[in-house]
Amino acid sequence: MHEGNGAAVVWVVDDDRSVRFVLAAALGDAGYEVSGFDSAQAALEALGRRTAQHQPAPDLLFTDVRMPGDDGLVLLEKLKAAHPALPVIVMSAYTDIASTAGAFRGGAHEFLSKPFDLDDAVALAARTLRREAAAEPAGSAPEAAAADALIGDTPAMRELFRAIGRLAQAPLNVLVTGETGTGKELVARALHRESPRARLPFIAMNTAAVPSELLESELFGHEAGAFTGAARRHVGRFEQADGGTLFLDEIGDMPLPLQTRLLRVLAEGEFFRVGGRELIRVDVRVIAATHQQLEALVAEGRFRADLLHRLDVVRLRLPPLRERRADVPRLAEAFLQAAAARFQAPAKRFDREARERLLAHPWPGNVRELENLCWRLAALAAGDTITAADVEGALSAPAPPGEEGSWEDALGRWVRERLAAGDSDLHAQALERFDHVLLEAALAHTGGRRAEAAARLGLGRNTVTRKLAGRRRR
Ligand SMILES: Nc1ncnc2c1ncn2[C@@H]1O[C@H](COP(=O)(O)OP(=O)(O)OP(=O)(O)O)[C@@H](O)[C@H]1O
Repeated sequence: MHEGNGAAVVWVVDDDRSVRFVLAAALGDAGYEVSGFDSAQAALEALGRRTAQHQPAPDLLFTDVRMPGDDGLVLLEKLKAAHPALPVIVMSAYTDIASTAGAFRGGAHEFLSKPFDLDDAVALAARTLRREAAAEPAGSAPEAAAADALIGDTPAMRELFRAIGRLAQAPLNVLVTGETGTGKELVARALHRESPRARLPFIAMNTAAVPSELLESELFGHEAGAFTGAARRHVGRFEQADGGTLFLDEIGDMPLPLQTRLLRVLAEGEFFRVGGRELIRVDVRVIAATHQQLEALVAEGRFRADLLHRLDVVRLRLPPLRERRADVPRLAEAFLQAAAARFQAPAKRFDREARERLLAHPWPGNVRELENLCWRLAALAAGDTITAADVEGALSAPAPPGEEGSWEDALGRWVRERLAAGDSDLHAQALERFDHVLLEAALAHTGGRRAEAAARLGLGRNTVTRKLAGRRRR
């Protein structure tokens, strides 16, 4: 495989000359035989020439994603078609989950987020070549991606995004752990969205939110007349999720008898609805989440060890926000922008002291607490700039972690704020916002289907259309 002097052949494809140069130089210093190309076409032509001369393909190829002409992912696709064994490392400054998952889906060996540390890149090349030589399956490596719905740029989050990009492709059960409000559901959704199951349903169920006597029928469905109150047949979450992903939140709260049943269904892929005789077969990827220490629950006899093993094929741990404070300003800005878009108003900004105050807070409710705080500030803070005093005020009337307090309380606070600010048409403003919240929530629930949203709100379809149109005019 290796060139005459025995060195492995590594190609670097990047339209950015300086990246090509420094990476090639570092790889050359490490003893590899390196060639650089400024486009996918140039690399493919060179590869064609090598093939014509009966020379083997390179041992490893680094490629950038965004380049004039064919981009790196097209190059990856062409290389994988012609040389499936050639390991390709995709490099990009665009480190969102869609890009990393796209790269892994295309068969990339690894994703390297730019800017990268040259030593890391060389170490990655060495690891990859060793692994190829030993013909081992690919394992884990350095840096990766951010963004999409999931915001974060700290090393812990980049590591997480890389894992999501890779795991989305694998048909494995995943256990997501982390404190409340750290983004476990968002991670489950990202895993689904980037998986081959993306076009099929993502069904979420919070075990702690369903009364325990109803959990079994919620999960597995029931036939009409299966128990008192079961007037009609009910299709359970497992069936709803067939072909897709079932997200079981707060799995630690599942009662033991149901754990036994869940374990059997996971092992066999089939079950009966409650009171049913028809054997139902499903193909479901289960992603479970918990804020509890499941091992401790196992030790206490409250969680089945065998179920834990089945769910915990791969574990993703979400760090609490206080362990990645550097993400706080980024998240806060994003939430203010989301709020502004929702309120159709210009986005407010934090001044420096306000940002410092945010950084100093321990965030027991994690990202959810920060998100709620930002929405409160977007709605309540008087000026366009949010000051440390605004933050202090909002923090000192905190919602308990994971809860917002009652909406009447929030409305009361809002009214007092607006009165203090001198507003005089509060009733109209409040009604408009009230409608807005109802409509947004209902449309979100029905995936944007207006007729269904109207029906669920008990409104006429025309009323909903009128309210939406009125909202857009403003
Ligand atoms: N990295 C992130 N980027 C953007 N938003 C985030 C991030 N993490 C969490 N959020 C937001 O914070 C809120 C809480 O996230 P999520 O519901 O996924 O948390 P969770 O860990 O599942 O919470 P719980 O354990 O209480 O169910 C959501 O509104 C989510 O959109």
